[in-house]
Amino acid sequence: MNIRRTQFGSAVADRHCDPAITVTGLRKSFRDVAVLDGVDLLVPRGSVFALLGVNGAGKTTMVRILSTLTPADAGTVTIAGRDLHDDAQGIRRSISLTGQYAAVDDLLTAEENLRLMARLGHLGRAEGRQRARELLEQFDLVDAGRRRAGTYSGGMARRLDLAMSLVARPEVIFLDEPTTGLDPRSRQTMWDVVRCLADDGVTIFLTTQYLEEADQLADRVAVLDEGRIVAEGNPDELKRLVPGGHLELMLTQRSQLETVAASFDEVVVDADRCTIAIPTDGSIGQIKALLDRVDDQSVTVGTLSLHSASLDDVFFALTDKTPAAPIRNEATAR
Ligand SMILES: Nc1ncnc2c1ncn2[C@@H]1O[C@H](COP(=O)(O)OP(=O)(O)OP(=O)(O)O)[C@@H](O)[C@H]1O
Repeated sequence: MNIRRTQFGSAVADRHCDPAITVTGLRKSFRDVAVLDGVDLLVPRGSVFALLGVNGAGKTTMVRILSTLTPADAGTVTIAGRDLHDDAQGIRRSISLTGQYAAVDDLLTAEENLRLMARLGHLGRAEGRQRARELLEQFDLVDAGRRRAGTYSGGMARRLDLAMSLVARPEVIFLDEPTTGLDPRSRQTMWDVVRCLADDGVTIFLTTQYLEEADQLADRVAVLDEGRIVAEGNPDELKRLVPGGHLELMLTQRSQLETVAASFDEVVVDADRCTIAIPTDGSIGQIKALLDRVDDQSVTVGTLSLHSASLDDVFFALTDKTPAAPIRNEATAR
């Protein structure tokens, strides 16, 4: 599907926002394959930013560059006010990185893991102990705090991993696929943790395969495809990019369905439910015009609801992997 690729009110263009991360013209190739081909991004301080892309799109490469682990070929990066080229050490002190595979020492307890991180972060003994206590509580690991991490479930290990990365109170947290492999309950718990961190003003840059995750957590979402950001915006803005949004009217009289259907080119009628779905881009002007046209038919509408396309629809459309589900159902459309 060919859709408009765009940035909505892009933070890149917003000179007034207070950025935690700015990326300009970032390039990275492995041998002759360009994985990042001129990426521009701006992540406002205290926001949650989600980077989406198919397997191999370059998300981890991006995170590794921003977290100073992999050198870029070209471009500029500023994180927490520090330039990546000039002050990688300063950036390392301001960030944390949590990946798909928990970097927890299985032979140590949660408390010991946390205190080890405190020592590595040059916290004093008393401060380290205090910070470990706080984090065990915040991450719901108090009961398991004195058990070896090797006995933990995947969700607990991931929480401990994130807790460990927070010992030094980073300004910016990179989460590379933080919930991959977790069951739905553990995923929810992790989402709650991320929300709490964002509420505390931490900037979170996450990559994810789960579009629902981006929808739930992110203030802004960017889609990386073939080395470039092909769309960026808040989840609702992105959903308006693709078909799938529709206005559903439930009429009080089945006999009036045909009257409404006749006044639109493309609708889906569900006679059993006495509903009619009319495609819309979700804009106020278009919805108003649609409702005016329905009103002209002098039919009685019981309820109406607005349905957006999902981020899945957006992702499939932008990355050309699978066509977005069409609204038109040949069996029921007129
Ligand atoms: N060190 C490396 N040497 C050569 N190629 C690499 C290296 N690191 C990454 N790549 C390649 O760069 C591309 C992007 O990889 P990357 O891991 O960044 O993608 P991703 O979007 O994180 O994928 P996934 O969702 O599967 O984790 C892939 O084709 C990968 O094989």
